[in-house]
Amino acid sequence: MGSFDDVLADIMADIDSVFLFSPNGAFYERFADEENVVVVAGENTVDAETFVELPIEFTDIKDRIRFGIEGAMDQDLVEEGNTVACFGSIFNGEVDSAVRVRVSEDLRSGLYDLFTNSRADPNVIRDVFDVALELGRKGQKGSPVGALFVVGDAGKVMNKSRPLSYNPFEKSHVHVGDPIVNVMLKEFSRLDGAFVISDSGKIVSAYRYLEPSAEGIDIPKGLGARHMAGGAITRDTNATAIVLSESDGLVRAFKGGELILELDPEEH
Ligand SMILES: Nc1ncnc2c1ncn2[C@@H]1O[C@H](COP(=O)(O)OP(=O)(O)OP(=O)(O)O)[C@@H](O)[C@H]1O
Ligand SMILES: [Mn+2]
Repeated sequence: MGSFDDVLADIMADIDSVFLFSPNGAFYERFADEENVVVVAGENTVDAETFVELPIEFTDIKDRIRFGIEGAMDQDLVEEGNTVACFGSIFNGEVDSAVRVRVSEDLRSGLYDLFTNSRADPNVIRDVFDVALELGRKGQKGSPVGALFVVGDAGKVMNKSRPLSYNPFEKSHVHVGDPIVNVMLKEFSRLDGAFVISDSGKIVSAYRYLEPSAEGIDIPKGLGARHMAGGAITRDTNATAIVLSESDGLVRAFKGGELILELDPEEH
């Protein structure tokens, strides 16, 4: 087994920091006395001193690692040129993988930014993701549906859009995350247009037809007007767009006119 040990030793050679992804208490204890240990998880259940909060469990392991590293860069826990070893679970919860990553600005994909530096509250972004993912999993009465949520900077978004129908949220003061609202959002998603949501999560409008200037916006092949409008509105405003595709079933997020994240609802 000597050569396997060598490979593992290579992965761990000259490491500046160790990142533990969603460690349980026992696993964390094994590293608790080491320096430069960063815990990346949904909640800091192990009371780690240095902690990066994961807003959602990214299915793609690369996204999870990128988010953790971007978050650690943001907190000045690591810097360009550092080498980190990441421990986590790809399969069923037990630590089963070690990944060696070099910290570089190229890792910055905007994923961390999407949650933490959005105009909207990070919890609002997460709640909207949850609604979109659930809608993607279940569809509407068994058939796939699409939906477009524009989150944050609502005043400006309203100025760059017009109503397609009466706004059922006109006089209401409801917020994403309330269970009843999730039911309403799912019900109204069968109809055309976009939902506009404020920085604090208030549903400002349904049925908005977005009219951003879409020049120079790149969207994945096979997608059309919904994604184009969703991408483009985030360049014209400081909003984040979360789009469920009726045609391929994926949930995508756009910010600053760029596609930042793609999630498969079946894996969440
Ligand atoms: N500018 C817009 N603003 C708001 N909603 C829009 C806009 N353009 C299209 N939509 C909505 O998107 C729906 C689907 O349009 P289209 O098929 O062109 O989009 P798409 O990007 O291919 O999305 P999907 O993958 O869900 O089909 C339309 O029926 C409409 O409800
Ligand atoms: Mn389409």
